[in-house]
Amino acid sequence: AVPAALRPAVQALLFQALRQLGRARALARLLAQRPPAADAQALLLTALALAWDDQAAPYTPFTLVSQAVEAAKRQPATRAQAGFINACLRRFLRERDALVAATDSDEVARSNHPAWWLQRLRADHPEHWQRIVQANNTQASMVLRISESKTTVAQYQQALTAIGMQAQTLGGTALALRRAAPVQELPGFAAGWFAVQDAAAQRAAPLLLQGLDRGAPLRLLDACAAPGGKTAHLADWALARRAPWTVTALEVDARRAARIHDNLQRLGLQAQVLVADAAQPAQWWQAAGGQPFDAILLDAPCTASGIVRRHPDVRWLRRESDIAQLAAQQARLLDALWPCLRPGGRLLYCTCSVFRAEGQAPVAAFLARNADARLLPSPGHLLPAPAHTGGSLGDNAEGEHDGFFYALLHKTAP
Ligand SMILES: C[S@@+](CC[C@H](N)C(=O)[O-])C[C@H]1O[C@@H](n2cnc3c(N)ncnc32)[C@H](O)[C@@H]1O
Repeated sequence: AVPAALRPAVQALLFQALRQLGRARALARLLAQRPPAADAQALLLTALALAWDDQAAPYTPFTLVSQAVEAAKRQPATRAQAGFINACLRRFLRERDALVAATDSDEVARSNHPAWWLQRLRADHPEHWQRIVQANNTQASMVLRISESKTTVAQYQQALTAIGMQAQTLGGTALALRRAAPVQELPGFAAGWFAVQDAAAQRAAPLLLQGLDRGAPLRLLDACAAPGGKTAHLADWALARRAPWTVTALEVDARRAARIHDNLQRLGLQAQVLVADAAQPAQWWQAAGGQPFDAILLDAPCTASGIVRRHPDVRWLRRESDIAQLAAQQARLLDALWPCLRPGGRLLYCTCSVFRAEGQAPVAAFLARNADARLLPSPGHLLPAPAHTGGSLGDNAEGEHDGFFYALLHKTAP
């Protein structure tokens, strides 16, 4: 509902507030013993989230407080509580240091992650969990994947330099922009010279396709494809190498599937797109050619716990019970797709999650129940690191990317 011209600014404020919501809730509990109605509470939390740390505040704390009160007065839903919000926030301005100090012992306030999430990160990544939390609260760079079929990373970097933009290579086809920009303002958007894609997501196509026979007419399947970031990468990889491979993309959600077409069209790439449930091959097997695939990418639905830098709402919206439900879907998809792979073929399983329950666990269980499945050398978890630190974390060779999990499975011949 936000007018287009205001969207970037509104989103920036919203994302900053979501990254500080744990702290804001803890402060609000000190200021108001009983929370006000939902809309008023939202304004109170937004003002506290943006104002509590004056080093990071986008406006002076005084401005944020007075604007929150002004906004409360303008909305019928909050008008009656404008005085209450004003009283809470004025007290906050007067006693800020003491109030902030009083919330410092609260781990949820300090980390801005739900308690169950922290517990899981600590158990899953005992050595790295604090860095993951820190990374999750930073703003991720805008990262491009350069279309190898159209240009090279070096040429594209020159094109950026020519318009005064700076970018840093992250390995492979990935370029991180020093400053984010609307895609239309970047060189070659309409001509399909690049796609916006995080560096960890850019690992999928090379992991699946490296070493395949470039002369053979191979059949590739992207089983959970929308919006088509990885489908496009698979097709671009093949085109750039003149490999006569065909790509089929499956997506269960018709609206999301439309975005695959849009992306392929802009990037000048070909793939067959089918709207179907990948876990029910009877629905799509014939339409997809009725022949086993040589390589399958399963980018399974997951909690998205690896991409909270880019989607700061995820941690607050997820419930811990979602994990078991998603893990069941992941197992169902693996089981249904395995028979669609030819013996000797490979399947790359991935999720944008840092939880082991959506990575190592489903893969280990799958290997245990399928004697013809073997794990090839795989990255496992790529863990997110804070941007621009140049630091590396475990197997996080490139330093700046989302959290992902990759396991490459080989199907042995009978
Ligand atoms: C993680 S996203 C895929 C992102 C995509 N691979 C990319 O790189 O742009 C998972 C997608 O799987 C779809 N999906 C979920 N369950 C599915 C199923 N049973 N069959 C096909 N698609 C499914 C979701 O609608 C969602 O679009």
